[in-house]
Amino acid sequence: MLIINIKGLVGVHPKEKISLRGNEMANLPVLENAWLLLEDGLIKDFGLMSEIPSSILHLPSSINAKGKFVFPSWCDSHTHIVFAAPREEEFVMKIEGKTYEDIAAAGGGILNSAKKLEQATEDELFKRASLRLADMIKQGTGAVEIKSGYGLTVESELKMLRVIRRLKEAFPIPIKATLLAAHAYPLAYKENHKGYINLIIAQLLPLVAKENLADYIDVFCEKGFFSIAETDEILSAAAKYGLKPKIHANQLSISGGVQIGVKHNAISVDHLEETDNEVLSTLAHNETIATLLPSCSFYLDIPFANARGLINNSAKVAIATDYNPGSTPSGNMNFVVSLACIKLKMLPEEAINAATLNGAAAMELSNQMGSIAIGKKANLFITRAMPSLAFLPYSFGQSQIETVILNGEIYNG
Ligand SMILES: N=CN[C@@H](CCC(=O)O)C(=O)O
Ligand SMILES: [Zn+2]
Repeated sequence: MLIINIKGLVGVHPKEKISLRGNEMANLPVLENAWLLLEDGLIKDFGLMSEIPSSILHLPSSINAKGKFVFPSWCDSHTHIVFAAPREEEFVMKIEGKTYEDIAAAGGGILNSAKKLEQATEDELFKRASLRLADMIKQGTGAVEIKSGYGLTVESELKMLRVIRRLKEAFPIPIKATLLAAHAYPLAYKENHKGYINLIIAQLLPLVAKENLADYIDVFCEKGFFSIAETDEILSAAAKYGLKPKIHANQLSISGGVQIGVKHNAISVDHLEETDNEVLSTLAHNETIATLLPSCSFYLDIPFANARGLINNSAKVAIATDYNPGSTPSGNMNFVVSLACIKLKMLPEEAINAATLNGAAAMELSNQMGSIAIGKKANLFITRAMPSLAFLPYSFGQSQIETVILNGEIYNG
């Protein structure tokens, strides 16, 4: 497939650039008036229209992208899209003034999702998650991470991870699976935290490893959920099975999750709605990526993460949706990019880099995804005609995506 007359070919980073930190994030190389050649599912070559070789120009099937931009697909590195049912009743409770913590304490929240998930079959969960994932792909997502964490029993956590495995087989995009059994204490272990942690470590982890069901380990390190010591214990046990951490940290309070994540060489520490100077200095010049989830802040009406502080301290920042039934019932990366600009005060270039190359890095996929480079996967999207790059986040809530291309082919869902 050949795409010609591209107004802006976005994210033409040198191939060896596999993540961006601090000031580098404002640099989003765009090739103006370009062509792009895709072959065997990969990016074969690209260049300026003024220099296009005539052998390429005469290829039979080409897309004319006059006035349009071509982006590398969004890389959504934090989602919980395997769930049994939405929780719109909690949406109404929130409008009436209840907080996320109030709802969780009243048996809602994660435990509510776990109850519903226990009753759903693997097939039902697969069908429901497939619909969500197909919607996300139409909105430009071309790689995704998906967590367990609504099982909270050995059987149901395995059921969730098997659903993710089926999604990996069924969808034409890279998918990473994360074990998040430490998402909440199930009712049966409310007074026996040790017992639940032992169940994760002694029973669940060996089974997950045996079936090779997870790529990463996650813990909700938060007041009222998992403490620093408990997080430490789970991450140490998971390391023995080669599972690297991507953890939930500082969503509702300064939890110590960032420091414990960094201690365990986490791929990413996610959320960070609560950030103090210690968090900033911990992540400064660090390899661990700060993954910010602005649509969670928007939906829960909680503080937005300190993206500027992180960028000024030379941290690596990614953005993701956090799509889940409780805190973020949306998988729209275009909205996340807009919110990153509007609420995190990220420049469009920074937000787009955070949603592509750094998002890919937060899934260890940036050698094949997240930028336009020869040999990378041909997962990308073509916009409608747009006056400029900034028009995409500016026109929030509206999709500017016209054509989605996965593995070098047009995706029609
Ligand atoms: N905070 C933990 N997990 C999810 C919310 C889960 C839920 O409310 O169902 C999150 O990332 O926001
Ligand atoms: Zn989450």
